[in-house]
Amino acid sequence: MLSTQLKQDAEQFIDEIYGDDFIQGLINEDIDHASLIHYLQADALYLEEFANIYAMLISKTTSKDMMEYLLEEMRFILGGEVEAHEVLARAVGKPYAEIIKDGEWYPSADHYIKHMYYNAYAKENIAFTLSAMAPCPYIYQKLAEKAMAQNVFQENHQYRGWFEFYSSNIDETADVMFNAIDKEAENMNDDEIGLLRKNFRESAEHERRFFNMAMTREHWAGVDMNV
Ligand SMILES: Cc1ncc(CO)c(N)n1
Repeated sequence: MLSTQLKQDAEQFIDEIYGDDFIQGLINEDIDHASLIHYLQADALYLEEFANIYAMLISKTTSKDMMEYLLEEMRFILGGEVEAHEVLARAVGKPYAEIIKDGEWYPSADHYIKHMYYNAYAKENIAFTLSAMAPCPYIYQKLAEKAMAQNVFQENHQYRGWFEFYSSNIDETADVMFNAIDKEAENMNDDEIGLLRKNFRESAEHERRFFNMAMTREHWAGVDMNV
């Protein structure tokens, strides 16, 4: 099945992201607060747009089951995932709302979400958008499972809750996306399947860039808007 290949393609990115400074910084509790703030600002905006894309897909699907799934996932993103953000905000020591109020679309986050929007607008079949969205829940779930398997997080570990959240709340999300992609791929030609794989792989790399963007506190080059 295509999803088996997609999960294989993700392995390289999961290992690289796991070894990068952001995840290692959470595991070792030595990530700087400025990076956590940058990540939370970007991720709060990212999740809002992710929910909007779910809404777009609701209007494009004819499957009642898929509609139900997309609605449930919107509710989760808009209400549930903030629990993981609150873990990071507690470590920073500032109210979550205060941290994210000055957020903006940093370059790598901007590129990632537009990769999803492009597929949602340009492609009728929702599998093309789902293939660009699937690395989001899948890679976070695998990163968290790997961290929980390879480390003993003491009760008072500042980021234990973040890893626990992603290792136990989103496995269903990815599975439904992969099942939908496999079902649609049965009626696709090699070029279309190649595009599903390319969309997925690019989003897996976007995931890595998103975490690394926080470590470099990536911003757009300043442009003097007063000229
Ligand atoms: C960028 C990004 N990818 C995946 C997740 C998991 O939902 C998240 N919160 N943010």
